[in-house]
Amino acid sequence: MRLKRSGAGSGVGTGPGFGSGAGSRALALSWRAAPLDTTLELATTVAMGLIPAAGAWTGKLLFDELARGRAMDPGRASWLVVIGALLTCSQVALTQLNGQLARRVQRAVALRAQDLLYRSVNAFPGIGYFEDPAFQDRLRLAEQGAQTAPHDINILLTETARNGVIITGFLGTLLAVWPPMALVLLVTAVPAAVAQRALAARRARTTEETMESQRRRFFFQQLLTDATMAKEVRLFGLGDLFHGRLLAAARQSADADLAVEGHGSRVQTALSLLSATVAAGGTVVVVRGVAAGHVSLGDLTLFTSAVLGVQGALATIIGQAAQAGKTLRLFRSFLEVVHAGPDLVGGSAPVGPLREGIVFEDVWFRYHAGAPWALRGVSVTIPAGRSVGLVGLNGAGKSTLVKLLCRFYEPERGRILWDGIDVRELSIVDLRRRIGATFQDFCRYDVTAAENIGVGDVTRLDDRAAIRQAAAAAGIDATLAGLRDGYDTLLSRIFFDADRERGLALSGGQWQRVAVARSLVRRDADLLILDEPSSGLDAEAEHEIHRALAEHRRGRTSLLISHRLSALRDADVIVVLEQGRVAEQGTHEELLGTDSQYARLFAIQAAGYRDTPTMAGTSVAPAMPVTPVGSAR
Ligand SMILES: Nc1ncnc2c1ncn2[C@@H]1O[C@H](COP(=O)(O)OP(=O)(O)OP(=O)(O)O)[C@@H](O)[C@H]1O
Repeated sequence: MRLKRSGAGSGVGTGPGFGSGAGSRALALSWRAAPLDTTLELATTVAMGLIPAAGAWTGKLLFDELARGRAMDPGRASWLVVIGALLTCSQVALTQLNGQLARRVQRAVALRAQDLLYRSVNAFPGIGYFEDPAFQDRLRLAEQGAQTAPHDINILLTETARNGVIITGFLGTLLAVWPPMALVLLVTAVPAAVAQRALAARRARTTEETMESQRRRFFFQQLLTDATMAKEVRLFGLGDLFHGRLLAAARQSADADLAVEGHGSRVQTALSLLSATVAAGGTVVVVRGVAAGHVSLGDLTLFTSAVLGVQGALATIIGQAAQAGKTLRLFRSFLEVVHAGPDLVGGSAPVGPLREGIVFEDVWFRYHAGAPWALRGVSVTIPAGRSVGLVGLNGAGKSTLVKLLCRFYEPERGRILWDGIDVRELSIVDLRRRIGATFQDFCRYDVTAAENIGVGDVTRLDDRAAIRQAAAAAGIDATLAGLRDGYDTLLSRIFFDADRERGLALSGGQWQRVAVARSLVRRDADLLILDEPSSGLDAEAEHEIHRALAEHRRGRTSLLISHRLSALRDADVIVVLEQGRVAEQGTHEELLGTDSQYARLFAIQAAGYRDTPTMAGTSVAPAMPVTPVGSAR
């Protein structure tokens, strides 16, 4: 999936897009982040630019005074020395002040850029962008570009101003001593500018090209250090394998960096040689003038200072322009992400309480163009106030259907109707407020037990009674209340709590109950979705949670996915998905009474329970009472 274009000028990649306006946007970002500090930084930089020329003139006057021998005025010479010292002190003070201002501007810009970037990322309604490797690369580049480009453009401007002042000051000197030198210096700046620009573009390309290997390196780094991965990595002896892959990824980007920097040093060496040759040539001419007696020693020192000053100033401007060009290229990624626009379009109509039901009407969906269809013309009704069970083999499309219902993706064809209104017309935020859900791959947050449940409805984050009620319905209240600090216990293996105590860890099944409680804390949700809510629970707990959930779901609209078919038998209607299509639907009894896929699966599970021998040679009782194949309850 590619970033969508959001109107003129927001193209992705190399098109006209943000190319021309990126610099001004970077500057605007800096200006808005810290207007006063940005102005002061510019002012101090310009002031710093005046000092070298003033220092050189003071030096020239001092030399000329000293060259007068016995006719020298000691008072004047002393004053020139004092002025020179004062200029040096001012330069030091201004440099410090300027550095501090630059740091303040950079910090403000970085914060503002992060704010804009993550505000935009957070505003994407769907999840498609996050599953796109190209988007992930662009996001990392955007982070880099946003942090560095405004600062680099600022520096380019201030350095151009400062060095412009230096060049202007020294060009006058050169014109006075040997005019052709001014032209020679300006002409030799052209190849330097071209070479630096090409080098910067090459550096930017390398950064873009190595982004994937850097993400890969980060991924293996995570695998090697993450607490949840440590078990498998150790048991399967994956450490060396992942370590090797980490090194390969690190080597790949390091090699690319090294190659571009090697090229960079060759270019810099050639440019330095060119500068040195030009400076030496000019100085020879002026030395001859000193020998011939029409140039003073003071003029010679002034000339050499001016040549070095102009060359240094030009090199700084060119180098900074190239650096800014590089980071501006990355900054375009920032602009692309910030202006990407929503990955799916939501409407503005408010969402009322569910009165009739939800209808999937011939819905087709695939994860991206070229991927196989995950849903192929699904038509299903979830009547209001009723419970629907969703069954199917792995990969049948059950979770995909749930994700479309939550508006994480857009169907490619067909419609989903909420009380007869196409969900595309409805406000996505409103719609989601009406849904409580436990996903198969639910989150485990490194926060307190209470917050782990409260985040299901942030308006109830501090409502301990509501949180405990949800926990009780999910059968986890007593466990959480009994923790070291009760509901205030930090559930984490990687953070300390406020008392510098290590957080506590829950078991897999306990985490699952917490996740269920999180969906139940939205007491007023119109639709409750439970995708495999009991897969990690022991038999007793599973029975208990399904009983509690059945109670909670009574009279509410719910969609329950489970591979344990016994958990679905109470559903008002059971829908069987097969390879993205609705293969069967009906009540538990209706489906068992036919030669259905459901009846076949149910028979397999029931037989599994009946035939499992125990240590004592008896049979294991099913976790839920199961109905024999073909019989009605
Ligand atoms: N994020 C994704 N990107 C690409 N393809 C996906 C993604 N998620 C699922 N799929 C594919 O879509 C199809 C349906 O997957 P889905 O997760 O909906 O199945 P399911 O019925 O929920 O399976 P299970 O019982 O294993 O949970 C599968 O072929 C799967 O490979």
